[in-house]
Amino acid sequence: MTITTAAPRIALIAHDKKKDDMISLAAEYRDFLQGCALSATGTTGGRLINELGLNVVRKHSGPVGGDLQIGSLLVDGLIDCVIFLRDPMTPQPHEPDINALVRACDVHNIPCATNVSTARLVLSQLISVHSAA
Ligand SMILES: O=C(CO)COP(=O)(O)O
Repeated sequence: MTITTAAPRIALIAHDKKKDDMISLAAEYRDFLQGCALSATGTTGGRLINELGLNVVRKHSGPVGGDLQIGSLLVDGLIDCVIFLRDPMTPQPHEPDINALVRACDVHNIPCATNVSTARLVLSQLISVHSAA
């Protein structure tokens, strides 16, 4: 992954059954995330703002196009990292949008963490790069 010393631009997205995991993860990394430029899909973003006081640019909710909006930012080079806690056990009505976002990450070589373990590795790496800068 390409990492610059500018504040990382991170997109945070979680499906409903993964939202509590996202809140716990973001709470764990809150000090670092406060210094990042955060965007999120609608409901995920609302919880990050209300429960953790993070400054988040909220897009639409995933099922009505939020994943596509995040994908558009990414394609324009405005996202450095995506943390997308997908629910692999529940069919989603907007599966094509989800696939499009993950595909866009691969097309543009943007790190995309789809589970908490990977998200921790990515965030830890970002922290070590930015604390050394
Ligand atoms: O559906 C989502 C991602 O595909 C997430 O959307 P919300 O954050 O609005 O629930």
